[in-house]
Amino acid sequence: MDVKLAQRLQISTAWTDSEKFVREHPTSSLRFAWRLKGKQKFPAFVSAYFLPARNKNRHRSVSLEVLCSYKNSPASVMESGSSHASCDEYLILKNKSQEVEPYINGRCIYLVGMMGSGKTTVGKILSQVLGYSFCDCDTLVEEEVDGTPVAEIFKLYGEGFFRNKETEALQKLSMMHRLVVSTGGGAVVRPINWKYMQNGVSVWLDVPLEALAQRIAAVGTNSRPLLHNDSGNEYTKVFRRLSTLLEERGECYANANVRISLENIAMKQGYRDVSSITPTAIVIEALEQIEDFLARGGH
Ligand SMILES: Nc1ncnc2c1ncn2[C@@H]1O[C@H](COP(=O)(O)OP(=O)(O)OP(=O)(O)O)[C@@H](O)[C@H]1O
Ligand SMILES: O=C(O)C1=C[C@@H](O)[C@@H](O)[C@H](O)C1
Repeated sequence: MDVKLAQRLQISTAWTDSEKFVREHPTSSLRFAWRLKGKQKFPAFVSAYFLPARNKNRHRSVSLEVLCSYKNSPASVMESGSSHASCDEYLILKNKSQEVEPYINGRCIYLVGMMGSGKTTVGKILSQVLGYSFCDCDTLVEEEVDGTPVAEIFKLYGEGFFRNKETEALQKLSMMHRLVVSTGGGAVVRPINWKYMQNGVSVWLDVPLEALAQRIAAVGTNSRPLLHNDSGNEYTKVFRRLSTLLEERGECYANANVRISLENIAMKQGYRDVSSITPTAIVIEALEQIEDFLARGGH
């Protein structure tokens, strides 16, 4: 199912009505349809079926079907499929972002956290929902060095050179608005970088080491130069290296305006470990905490 289409549906008011319907009639299914207007070159009707059952993650399934008709020709199915994304989560996400927007007021959001903490994954969703642009600081540095990958920059010019470029990139970003920035995992160690981030809201994604090591071991360490040169199996060597880095940096991450602890989210949601937490749930928590921080007078 086309995700963009699904997202467009989720922000429609018809969706909200259907939520009410599902609450009031939990065992029945609902079908509704409406006409897409605006940029579409031909009339298209979208129907959505709510399937009453929820899966084990409490996600309600939705079947979507796009019917397209041109002038008097019979309608034909253009696209159909079912989405198991949680409509509850998407609704909360959309509502939360609208609630937070006046507080954020165009400020940039800087995601900080260890390698593999989800800054890119979470950052992309957060930027979409706020109508912001997404920027990856590592990518910006790579572009500055003629498209050289970070691991190669470390090898050719050393970590000091990379850190200088990273600081320059953050300085440039500090003059911008409406950006969600995924910072490099080590950006927090230089106090000057915090100065560049201070006009925005900094958000620490605090993920337990075991989960970080699992995620990184699953994709390999090629692009992460600070995890090279150790022996042992992939998980063990990543875990060992990450724990040293975290010991060195723990206090630096704690400078962030907001801390999103995956362990706390797991506890709230009744999960035994953090692996069941979806990126959307992390974004919701981040929006809540950003609102709290700004409402308390932060900045
Ligand atoms: N909530 C999550 N649950 C499970 N896996 C996740 C979650 N968030 C991210 N991941 C996975 O973890 C890996 C690292 O995520 P991501 O690239 O977003 O992290 P990052 O903080 O940007 O990492 P880096 O700083 O090293 O680039 C990816 O493979 C991603 O799919
Ligand atoms: O944790 C770190 O120090 C790093 C994380 C990556 O995002 C890159 O910025 C680089 O590999 C260094």
